[in-house]
Amino acid sequence: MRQSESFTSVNSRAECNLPSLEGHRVASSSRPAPPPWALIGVGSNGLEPFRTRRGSCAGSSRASHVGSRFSSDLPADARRLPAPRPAMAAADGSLLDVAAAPRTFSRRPRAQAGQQAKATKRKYPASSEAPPAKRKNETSLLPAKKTSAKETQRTFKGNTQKTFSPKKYSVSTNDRNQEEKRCIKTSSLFKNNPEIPELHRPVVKQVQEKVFTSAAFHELGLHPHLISTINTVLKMSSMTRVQKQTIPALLEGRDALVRSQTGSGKTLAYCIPVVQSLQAMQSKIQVSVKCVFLLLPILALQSFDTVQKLLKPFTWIVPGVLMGGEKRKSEKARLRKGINILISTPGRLVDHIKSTKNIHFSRIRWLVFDEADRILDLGFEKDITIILNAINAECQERQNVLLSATLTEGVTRLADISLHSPVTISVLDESHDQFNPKGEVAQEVSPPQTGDELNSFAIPERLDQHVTLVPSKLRLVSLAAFILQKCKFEKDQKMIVFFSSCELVEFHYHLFLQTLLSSSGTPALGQLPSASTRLKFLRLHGNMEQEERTAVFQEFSHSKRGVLLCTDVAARGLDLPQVTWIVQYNAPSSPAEYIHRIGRTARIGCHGSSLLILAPSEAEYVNSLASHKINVSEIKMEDILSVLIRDDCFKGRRWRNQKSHAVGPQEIRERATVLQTIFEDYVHSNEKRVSWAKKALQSFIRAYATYPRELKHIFHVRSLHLGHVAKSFGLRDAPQNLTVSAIKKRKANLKRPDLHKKTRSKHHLAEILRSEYSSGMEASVAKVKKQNKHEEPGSRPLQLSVQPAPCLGHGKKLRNGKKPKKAY
Ligand SMILES: Nc1ncnc2c1ncn2[C@@H]1O[C@H](COP(=O)(O)OP(=O)(O)OP(=O)(O)O)[C@@H](O)[C@H]1O
Repeated sequence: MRQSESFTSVNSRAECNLPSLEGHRVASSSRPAPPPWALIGVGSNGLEPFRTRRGSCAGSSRASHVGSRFSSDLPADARRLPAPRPAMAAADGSLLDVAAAPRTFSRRPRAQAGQQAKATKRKYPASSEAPPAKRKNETSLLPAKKTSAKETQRTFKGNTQKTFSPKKYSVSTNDRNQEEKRCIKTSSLFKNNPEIPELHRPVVKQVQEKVFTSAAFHELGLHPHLISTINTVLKMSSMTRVQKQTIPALLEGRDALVRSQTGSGKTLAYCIPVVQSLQAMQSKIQVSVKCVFLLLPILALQSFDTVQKLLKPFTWIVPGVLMGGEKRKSEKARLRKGINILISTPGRLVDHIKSTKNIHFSRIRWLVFDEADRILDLGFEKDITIILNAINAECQERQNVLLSATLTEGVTRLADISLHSPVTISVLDESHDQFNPKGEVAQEVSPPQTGDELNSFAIPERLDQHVTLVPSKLRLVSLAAFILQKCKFEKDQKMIVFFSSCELVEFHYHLFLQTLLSSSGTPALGQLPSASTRLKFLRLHGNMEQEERTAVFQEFSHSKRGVLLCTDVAARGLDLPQVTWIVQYNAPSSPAEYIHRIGRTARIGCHGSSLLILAPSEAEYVNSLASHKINVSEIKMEDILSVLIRDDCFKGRRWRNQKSHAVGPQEIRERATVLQTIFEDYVHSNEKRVSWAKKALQSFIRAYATYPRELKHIFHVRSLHLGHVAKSFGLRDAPQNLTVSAIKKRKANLKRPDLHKKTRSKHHLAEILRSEYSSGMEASVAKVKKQNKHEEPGSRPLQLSVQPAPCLGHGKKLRNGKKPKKAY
């Protein structure tokens, strides 16, 4: 750990040269002059004063540890603490660290904290004499020691920082302003961070698929109108590999289990044979359902659109979509009129099976599950069981197809009970061709892939994957800098940023909208005057109304640029053209989700890039990815932050008058601090925003607690440094109640080392995910939750127990007497 770091930018809040912030300051100055206790710190370098409410003295803040609170939460009187001793405030050059660092999940003995506080006092007594300009071992003070074990080994490798000498606090009113200027400290972003480890990433050979073949659609013997629609309406001529392998197999009447990389054209691989076979029926088909596509809600409209296009020449075939957001009554009416190709979410279809008389499956010919693994992940097994039973009860013959870019164990079991003598189509790398030189023969496999194959996923060839290691305190500025770099300073960039919860999306969406964007000429409070019109933010998550989601999807689809902030609701299947960057701000909970997220770019042979943002303590995740044959290369955080040099809004006062000078790391850090201060000012501009940020932080921690067991050694709440994480939400301190509840929770967990823990977190995750994909079936979701509540944790079996079809159909039931396994 670097011991003598000190950094001028810690004070650079005051250096922020933004009219908006000046405006803020003017507004503040119209209020009564801040009492002396409200001003902390020292600015021997002549920095402007910065008001802060963190009035408690550094030493006591550290010593009190868990007991320290947001000053805003304190009654007014309580906030009027004695004036902080400048020497203490300057002790480590950082008030943030004072406030934030002690709030880890591990308790710190009071005595020790008290001793250190005293030591601090001894070292820098409140005297009229300025302490030495340089101090040694500044960072060896409390915060680093308080950092969790995991983080203590790591310190941000920074350059030597400048030290601010504390000045004597003046009570003279005349000199107050002058004095305040010298007494201000703002948070330090670059101190007491865990060290960023060297990434020794293993280079693995990624599984690759070639997307296109030279074969044309007309080679398949399709109806000429269908071929011309594909050529002219969809503007496609040659088939992709998955299409070349899947379409003939399905046209032969086979069941199929299809796995091929994201963006390789799986949708058409099943839509084309369905349309071909329906149009070929002798008598024009009647009102009955001929085909059911079971999809995730967000994908239903997209597939409906594709089917509609293919059906242009075959107007008698009627497609219809059932999904949340529409009244059941109108859906029933459409079902009564007749739908031939029914595109539905599992939940919505179950609802109609139970309540709609006019839904019959006696003439069904096809059943397709797209993103089959996700449907199971989301805990829709019961719905799938009901659907399979309802269909099996009525139909004699049909084809079943399961597709995904990531086939998992659960899908193999679903395949086992729903597919009949399936072909397994897995479009892998060249080695596949060596066995199938023509690339035509689909493999007959039962059961499908296991072990290594299920564990490794194909990555689009032209997708560059990156990772960056960023200490928690710097996450927010790093993300913002990356967005600015790509979407403000580069042309026509379209970026998707993944977060782990709806609250996180909402928080960052509003924060960025209010701080990074300036729609009108006059920036509002906290906005950057130079924000470019190139920046455009959208958000998408499961708490939004279906209509709103659709509107956002359409807008982002048609937009040439923009930043979409979203949850995993957008990770699967969405075909958003020309997305250039995928950013994963929160790591996904499984390699499969990683694959689907990054798969929103580099589709159908295009070029794309992805960036995964990890904390230093999460660096091992790179190895976990490598074990699934996923390669990432590192981008240094400093390189991301260096873009701030291109925007003079972030110029520190010290550099303001220097027109041209060599830009060093010091200035980059100062600018990063200016940006962080903009965020903090915005968040702390009123109580509502503070509590909104706290909620987002809470949601982050909740989501963090749901990482599966196999990733817990990398992502564990106990390794989070709450004070530092709070900083990435624009909070100047860690909310105390969070710390306490986390500690309580941990204690409770320690007392209950039973089987329940694992299962509960799994159920919790499934519930979060399910609500993300809610299809407007609140009643049934609530029912599921209620059921789960009454269920003994761990007792929930895999619900895929399918009744036998009376006339055999294609379904199989689980063998009696065999204990059903849990899905995940
Ligand atoms: N033969 C083709 N030629 C050109 N473009 C194609 C072809 N087939 C499909 N596409 C286009 O490729 C894009 C991706 O297709 P699709 O959404 O079906 O991929 P996918 O494999 O289902 O991806 P995911 O696994 O992410 O759901 C779509 O825009 C589609 O129109």
